[in-house]
Order: sequence, then structure tokens, then C-alpha cells
Amino acid sequence: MECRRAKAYSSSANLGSGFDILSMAHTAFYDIVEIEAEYGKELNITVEANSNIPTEIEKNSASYPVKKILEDIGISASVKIKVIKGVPEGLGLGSSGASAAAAVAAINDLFNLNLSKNDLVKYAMYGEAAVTGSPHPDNVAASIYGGVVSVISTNPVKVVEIPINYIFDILLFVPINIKIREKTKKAREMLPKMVSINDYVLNSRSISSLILGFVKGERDLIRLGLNDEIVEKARLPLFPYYPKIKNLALKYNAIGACVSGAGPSILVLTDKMTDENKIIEEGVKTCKEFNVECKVIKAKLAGGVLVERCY
Ligand SMILES: Nc1ncnc2c1ncn2[C@@H]1O[C@H](COP(=O)(O)OP(=O)(O)O)[C@@H](O)[C@H]1O
Ligand SMILES: N[C@@H](CCOP(=O)(O)O)C(=O)O
Repeated sequence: MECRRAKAYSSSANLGSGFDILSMAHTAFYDIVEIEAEYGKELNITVEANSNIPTEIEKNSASYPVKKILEDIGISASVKIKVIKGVPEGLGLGSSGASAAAAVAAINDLFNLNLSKNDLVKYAMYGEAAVTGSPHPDNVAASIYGGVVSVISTNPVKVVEIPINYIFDILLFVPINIKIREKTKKAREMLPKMVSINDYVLNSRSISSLILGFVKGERDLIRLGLNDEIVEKARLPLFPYYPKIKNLALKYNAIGACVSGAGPSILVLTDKMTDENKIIEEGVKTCKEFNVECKVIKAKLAGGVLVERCY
């Protein structure tokens, strides 16, 4: 039996106004997916996990993309998938996406499929569909590519890595006593069907400012770009402490702050001009005011998914 082990990092999607477009992989957490397989008469997949995630093939974000790949290519095999969760679920840290990213990379290597990174993203999106009902591409793109990515097309999938020319650190406020079942699915249902032209223009300005800020290495543009008028506002009941945390992050000169994915975690970008200690101290107090216990995780940008043989 051949076996591959893949490691994929957590991610923060959206980055303000880049809903379903932008995402950043970070070293805060990672998932490991191990896949063992041998050719057989028919396709048979089993999945086990070290946490309480669904183990039905079509409901787990690691196994569903594997099934899709093997069916499309026409491979009959007996496949055992082991998901070792490191990314906590339902906190806006791309947990389902990290498993999906690791799973597609492992199966690609195991069967020598030579799928491109964009193909891996395409299949990993089935993992998000399995979990939220909609195949959002941003988290899986970041976990597969690493760094900061922009998904500029989904049909066909095309992901662009954004060159980062400004050095920053990452702080994540992660609420540890909030558990919302099917959080991203619910958060997507909160979104408006129509947006005003005014909000559309403001968001377009923000996204262009953020991308240009990263590329040109200009702090002010990144700060201006980390804003959103549409998605974060519609979802505010999921993270009522966010405006206060964002205000104090800006007060203590963070580069900027936004909701991490669909929340409830908050992403703060910092640099040497930032008073990180104050942000952490006052941010944790702010969470408490809302009866939320926040753990603060310091992280850096992470690389893309890695695959090795299991021994
Ligand atoms: N392999 C997996 N890893 C993490 N969550 C999974 C996985 N498979 C299914 N799920 C389900 O997906 C949900 C978490 O995904 P989601 O709501 O998108 O949050 P997030 O991606 O922010 O962690 C949970 O309900 C979890 O049970
Ligand atoms: N673009 C998606 C991102 C969801 O990220 P998650 O980490 O919260 O699952 C959305 O905003 O719905």
C-alpha cells in the first residue's frame, strides 16, 4: 500500500472587501491528511479523523474532493483517508479548506496525477461545497498556494499569487467559547442579495488599494484597503466585538484589521510601528465585555501545501 502525508496551513479569507476572492495562508494552525491506497476492482473510500467532524464521504471536506478526482480520472482503488485536525473548526480560519487542500495534494502525488495547482483548487472547492453548500475558492487557494492569493476566475479556476513587498506580522483574535454549527453556511445566508452602487464603489476602491499596497509595499494603501462595507456589516451579529477591536487596533497603529473569513475570528496585521501588547491586552478585554473568551495567536504568512511519503 502506498501512502502520502500532506500538510496544509490555516487561512484568513476575504481580507476586508475581497469576499470569495482574496485569502492569506498563515502559520497559526495546520491540518495533516494521510492517504493510503491500493488499486482494486471498485472505488472504496473510508475516512477517519481525530476530531468530531463528519466521516461520511460526501460531508467531509477531505474525502469528497478525493472521490471527485478519482471518479473523474476513472481510478478504482481502496482509499483510506486519515484527517489529523490542527485547524480549529468553525472559527473563520479555513479549517475545512485546509483539510481539502491537503487531501487533493496527497491524492495527486499518490497516483502521480500531475494536476496543476489550479486543478487542485478546483477539486478542493468540492470540499467547501460539501460543508457549506457553496464551493467558495478563497481558503483552499491560499492553503494550496501559500502566501496571499487572489482568485480571479473560478470557471476555469485561475489563482494569482500576490507579490508581498511589505513585511508584516499577523495577530488573530480567536474566540474559543463560540461554537456555531455550520457557521460558514449560516454566514453566507446572511449576505444581501443586492448591494448599493455606493457600497460597490467603496469596496472596489478598498480591494484595489489593498492589492496595490501589498505589491508596492505601501503601508497606507494596505491600511486603506482593509475595509469592507458589505459582507462584514451583514454578518456583524456573528462578531459584535469586531468594530471595537478594529478601532483599538487602529488606535495602537496596527496596519489594519478585518474579519477572518466568515468570522468569528479577527485578523490584525501589525509591524514595528504597532503597539501589539496594547492591542492584545485591550482586545482580550473587549472580547470579555461581549462574554467571549479570545485567545490571541501570533503568526506569519505560510507557504503552500507540502506532501511527503509516509513511513
Ligand atoms: N475535514 C474537515 N475539517 C474541518 N471541518 C469539516 C471537515 N469536514 C467537514 N467539516 C465541517 O465543516 C464545518 C467547519 O467549516 P466552516 O463552517 O466552513 O468553518 P471554517 O472553515 O471557518 O472552520 C464544521 O461543521 C465541520 O464539522
Ligand atoms: N469567502 C468565504 C470564506 C469563509 O471562510 P471560513 O474560514 O470562515 O470558512 C466567506 O466569507 O463565506
